[in-house]
Amino acid sequence: YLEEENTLRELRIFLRQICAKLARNKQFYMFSKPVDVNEVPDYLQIIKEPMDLETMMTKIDLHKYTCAQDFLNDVDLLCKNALEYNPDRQPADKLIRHRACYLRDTAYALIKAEMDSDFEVNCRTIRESR
Ligand SMILES: CC(=O)c1csc(NC(=O)C2C[NH2+]C2)n1
Repeated sequence: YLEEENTLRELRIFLRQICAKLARNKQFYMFSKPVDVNEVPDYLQIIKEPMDLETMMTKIDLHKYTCAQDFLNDVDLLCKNALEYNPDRQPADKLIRHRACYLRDTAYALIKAEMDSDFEVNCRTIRESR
């Protein structure tokens, strides 16, 4: 349907705004791009499914998200990865864990505040129908 394509286009525009806002926040800079294996050589041995804000922006453009929850699932993955890779009580780990939880909570709050709930219901209906 053309109406469905209009809805998904509106979803992509909305998600780009959310993703850009998160990527602009200096506190989330370590989550803004894929981890550089030259800088963090053991990262890919520990984290099997990396995720970052630049990758999520690319996934929006590739029409990988058909509802806001799909996008939030990647936010959850990004956060879980950070908690798993930084488990220690040392300050550096605690700071990254705190920032990851703050990013996740901010993403959920932004979407809840700025998205019509029936718009998301409409997107889920389209997702189920495909
Ligand atoms: C993206 C992410 O979770 C990440 C990037 S570097 C890092 N952690 C460290 O560099 C050390 C602090 N204890 C390990 N975590």
